[in-house]
Amino acid sequence: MARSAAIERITKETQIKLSLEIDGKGEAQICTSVPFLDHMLDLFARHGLFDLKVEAHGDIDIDFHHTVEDIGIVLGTAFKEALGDKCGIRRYGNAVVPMDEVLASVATDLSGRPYLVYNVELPKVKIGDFDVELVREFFQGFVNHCGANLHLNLMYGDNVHHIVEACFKAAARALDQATQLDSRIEGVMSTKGKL
Ligand SMILES: O=P(O)(O)OC[C@@H](O)[C@@H](O)c1cnc[nH]1
Repeated sequence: MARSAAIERITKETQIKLSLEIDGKGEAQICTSVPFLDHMLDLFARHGLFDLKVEAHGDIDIDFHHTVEDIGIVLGTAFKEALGDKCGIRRYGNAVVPMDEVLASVATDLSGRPYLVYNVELPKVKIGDFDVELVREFFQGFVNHCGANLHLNLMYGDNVHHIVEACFKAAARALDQATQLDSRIEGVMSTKGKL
């Protein structure tokens, strides 16, 4: 059974079409109208081995906030829909990813309970024309609609581009692990009963 989802979300602020295949090959077609987010989502797909297509338009004449946040919402929605009843998945995943001088750690639990821990202190700067404050908004939108616990910790690092990139790569690898199917597991790994 294909673990995939195709979501279209239209508001007065943003118009987003997204398709996700969890058991993919890391193939991405990303066009968000936010160049740095295109780059991050391309790496997210590649490192998570997800097939991901995103076409998004938004009120970027104001700023990138609504577009970035809403893409996080739609990606979280797609993961939730693609995972369905989550039967047989590993549920937990974690990754520690270096990127040059940076080390970033991400742990996730696809519990159904949304919770973001974001220990990634960043200066209020831009990467290109991308406000790095929007990284938190992206992941907050993601967890709220995926129903995941997601802990992002910057262990150390300096270059803001490297820090954000390491976070996206680590999140992808943690989610790849958590979404893996394991024949040893019957039913959803629950905190009640079996575990
Ligand atoms: O996944 P890789 O790190 O092999 O490639 C991407 C990376 O080289 C590129 O995005 C980058 C290099 N320095 C900042 N960003």
